[in-house]
Amino acid sequence: MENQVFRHQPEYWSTTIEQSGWLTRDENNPNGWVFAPPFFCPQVYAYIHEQLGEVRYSPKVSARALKGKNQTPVKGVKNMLAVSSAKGGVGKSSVTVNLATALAKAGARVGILDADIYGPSIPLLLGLEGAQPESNDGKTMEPLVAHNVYANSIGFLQPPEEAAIWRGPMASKALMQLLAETNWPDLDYLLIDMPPGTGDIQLTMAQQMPVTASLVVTTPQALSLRDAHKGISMFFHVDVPVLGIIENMSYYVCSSCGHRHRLFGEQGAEMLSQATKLPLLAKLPFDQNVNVCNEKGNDLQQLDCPSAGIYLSLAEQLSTRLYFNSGERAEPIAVEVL
Ligand SMILES: Nc1ncnc2c1ncn2[C@@H]1O[C@H](COP(=O)(O)OP(=O)(O)OP(=O)(O)O)[C@@H](O)[C@H]1O
Repeated sequence: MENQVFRHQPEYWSTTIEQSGWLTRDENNPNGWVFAPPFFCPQVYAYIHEQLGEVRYSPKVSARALKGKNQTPVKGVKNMLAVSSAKGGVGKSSVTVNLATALAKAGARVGILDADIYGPSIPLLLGLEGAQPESNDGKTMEPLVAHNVYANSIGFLQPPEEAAIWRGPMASKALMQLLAETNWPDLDYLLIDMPPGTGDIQLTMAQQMPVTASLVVTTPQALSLRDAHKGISMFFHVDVPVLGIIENMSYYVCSSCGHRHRLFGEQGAEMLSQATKLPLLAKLPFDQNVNVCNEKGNDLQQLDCPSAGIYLSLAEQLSTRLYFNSGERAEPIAVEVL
């Protein structure tokens, strides 16, 4: 990677960014610094640009492949993230799609494997209902693409009204096949929309797939939180790190008075976060924009609404946490303060 040269406010670097551990002095050069940013995200550089004034050019950093605990990695896929919820209907698929488009908007290459074999909703949420993956060699499938996100789903291979009635081992086998027989392009992140629950199927999938880390989606109701706790225990059990908790439909902002109504209770996800020592990564509002985008298969990131912004910062936070949790260092960039 080329050397980067930043001109202004070296004191800002030393006080703020250096504390984060991303910037360290270059032992071989008294004016030199080594910058090892965990981000692939252009927004971060826009921020640095704002803080530091003139920056000669924007560095470009790509996501690293981080070590998963299980199995051999899937060809072309750097990081696989399981999005799970122990309960159905909490918005897991919605979170998967909106997080994927946010990661794509931030500059990452993203795919989705719809592993929710009993209710595959990714085709609908991506506006791809009725589409079918093509095969160039009669053996593997080309993923479908919408909003810069590559996807494959059992839903593309069977009519939507025919819910799969497979038993456990068959279901996980079908899923592994779908994962392995899709010609994924080079991806920074492949998000897996897991089937809801913590039964045998979910356990087998979490064990068999080379998952880097997982995210647990819940709503603030006590029932959902209790089940989310079970889901977290399941991932601990199979040694898949849980990056954090996402609370969906956390509150509703009244369009007339702007008041935040907590429809399903308060502080539940915070308590789960404390009990499990996992970070609460985002509180997503109940938002009609999200629902309409989902139903029409539109990209939420095309709208100028608070939910789109929350998803974008979730995407950035997630890539950072993945990096720090992995214990890996990004490729360093030499920086010379003039
Ligand atoms: N934040 C939100 N605001 C408004 N509507 C939402 C929000 N999140 C999800 N929804 C809506 O809630 C419904 C259920 O969402 P979704 O299908 O993503 O849940 P799920 O947990 O994946 O369900 P299942 O377990 O059945 O697969 C959908 O109609 C979706 O559009």
